[in-house]
Amino acid sequence: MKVAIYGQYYQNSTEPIIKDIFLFFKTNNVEMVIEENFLKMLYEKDLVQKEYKTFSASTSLDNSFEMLISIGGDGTILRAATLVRNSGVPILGINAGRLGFLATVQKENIDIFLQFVVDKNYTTSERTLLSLTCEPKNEAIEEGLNFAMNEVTVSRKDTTSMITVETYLNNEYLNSYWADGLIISTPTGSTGYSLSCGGPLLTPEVKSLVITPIAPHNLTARPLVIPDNTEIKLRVSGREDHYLVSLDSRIASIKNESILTIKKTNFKIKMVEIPGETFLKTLRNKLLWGEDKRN
Ligand SMILES: NC(=O)c1ccc[n+]([C@@H]2O[C@H](COP(=O)([O-])OP(=O)(O)OC[C@H]3O[C@@H](n4cnc5c(N)ncnc54)[C@H](O)[C@@H]3O)[C@@H](O)[C@H]2O)c1
Ligand SMILES: Nc1ncnc2c1ncn2[C@@H]1O[C@H](COP(=O)(O)OP(=O)(O)OP(=O)(O)O)[C@@H](O)[C@H]1O
Repeated sequence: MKVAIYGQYYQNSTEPIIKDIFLFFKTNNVEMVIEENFLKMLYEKDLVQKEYKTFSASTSLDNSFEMLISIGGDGTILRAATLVRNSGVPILGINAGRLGFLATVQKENIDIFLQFVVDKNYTTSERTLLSLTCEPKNEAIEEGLNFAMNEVTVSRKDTTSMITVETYLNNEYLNSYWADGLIISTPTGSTGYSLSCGGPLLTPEVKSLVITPIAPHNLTARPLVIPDNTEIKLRVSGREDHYLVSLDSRIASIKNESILTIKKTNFKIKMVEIPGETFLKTLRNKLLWGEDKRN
């Protein structure tokens, strides 16, 4: 078995996690291929000494990998999705971060979870992604990386003044949102930024998207759930010449009046689901449902 290992940061708290993972996989004859920048950090900290094969953003993974193991928080998983792209390699997140909504494995019981990996005792949950194209073309939106797992967001830039987001669904006019911005969220992203702006929660397999305005000044503008095969077009205007568009954690500056087209990608990202660690359990644990002492 061969697995890819990825992390964005090194902190002292990384040491026990890395030691656990490396020892476990070595004992179980699992080959580890490590993302090149992460391996550099591990060498610098003298955490590993042996030579390892590496991969990078430019050398795409293929289906000879059982999975990619992401060590970090949700931000690291979002970045891992840009390494996995359309390869079909599933992602398992080990939470070395804070919330770890997508990174389901807690660092305290890594061995138990890795045993499920070695035994191939896991399922995968397929996540819908969104693609973004801009007319005229914008160089900051990199070809091959123009997709988001959580959401595509447009928002105001260098101003406190609101933007107007003219929105079309399958070429039919929907609304001109006058707001700080607009979020187009996948089911995965529904527990992220969209949630903070009053959007509904969607379970990962729901075939829908959510359009959630950010602080709209029209008080009747509410989050809208639409089928995930809808093509969404946005045209933004405002006092400044430019506004921001973000794809998960990545951001670009776009000239007003450009046309943004957002639609479902023709590939999905697979997230590893370890037995017992379901989305519903994560909802209860991470959103602290049931903490109210009255029930
Ligand atoms: N006001 C907000 O809630 C807000 C604002 C900006 C971005 N975000 C989210 O942050 C993501 C980018 O992550 P980052 O690490 O670069 O930013 P960050 O460092 O600001 O962290 C954002 C927080 O959102 C959580 N998060 C990310 N994706 C999630 C998901 N699908 N479900 C539940 N929680 C999730 C992370 O655990 C983290 O605690 C964006 O895709 C967006 O969803 C949220
Ligand atoms: N490889 C790692 N080792 C140790 N700590 C890490 C590692 N990666 C991330 N962290 C810790 O987690 C924090 C957040 O990481 P990351 O950006 O991946 O997640 P996030 O988007 O902020 O989400 P979360 O709230 O789930 O942590 C980092 O600032 C750091 O404290």
